[in-house]
Amino acid sequence: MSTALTPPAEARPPVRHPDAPAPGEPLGAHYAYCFGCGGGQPHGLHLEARAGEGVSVTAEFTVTTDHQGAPGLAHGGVLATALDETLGALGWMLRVIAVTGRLETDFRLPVPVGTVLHLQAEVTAVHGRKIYSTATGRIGGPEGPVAVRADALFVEVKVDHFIDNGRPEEIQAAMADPDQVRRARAFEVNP
Ligand SMILES: CCCCCCCCCC(=O)SCCNC(=O)CCNC(=O)[C@H](O)C(C)(C)COP(=O)(O)OP(=O)(O)OC[C@H]1O[C@@H](n2cnc3c(N)ncnc32)[C@H](O)[C@@H]1OP(=O)(O)O
Repeated sequence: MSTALTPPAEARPPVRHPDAPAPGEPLGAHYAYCFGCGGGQPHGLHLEARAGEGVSVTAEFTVTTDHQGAPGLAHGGVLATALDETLGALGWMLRVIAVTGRLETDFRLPVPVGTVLHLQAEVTAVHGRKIYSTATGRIGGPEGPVAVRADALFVEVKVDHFIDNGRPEEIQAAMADPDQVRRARAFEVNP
């Protein structure tokens, strides 16, 4: 693991937000057109995440023919996306909006088309705006062998990060959508 992914000595253990979804509760898509979790992306991952215990989440992703790199095998970048999306969902448990700063991925087993990838992610430490986390993707069942894993550093941002940087067409459409505004506000009310 790179030094950037090693929490400093003064980092704190993560604290589950009191209003975090209950363990087992589906988290839903944070954005309908998200390539990782949105229902509006025909070739997307359609990853479905649920709240876990503590500051953790679980998720499943079914590899389809849309996700191939080599014949009949998942593309490594798609698998990294599945890990990234699962790690991103940890924001629901902390009730902060955070974006990926660094994602370090190990590919241990090839993942065939048709596989259900069972993902699990947890926050390991927090230091200021920096959120340290780790994720695994298992095949053959939730207790199966680890095919992919990642360590990550997410950085907390405000909603303005998206408003200031996103293409205006999509930002305006998102802000006109009451469901999207509700999801964003859920994160902004943070003690
Ligand atoms: C509603 C829920 C939304 C959830 C979305 C989840 C979707 C899935 C996750 C994603 O894929 S997000 C999309 C991919 N990521 C990005 O587009 C992020 C692009 N990068 C940035 O916008 C900025 O670089 C970033 C916001 C991450 C940081 O810029 P800032 O100017 O806000 O912070 P700064 O550079 O001062 O860094 C803050 C701290 O983080 C550290 N840091 C930032 N980037 C780092 C990096 N890459 N590696 C190591 N450390 C990093 C930095 O050293 C510093 O540490 P210290 O506080 O100790 O000084």
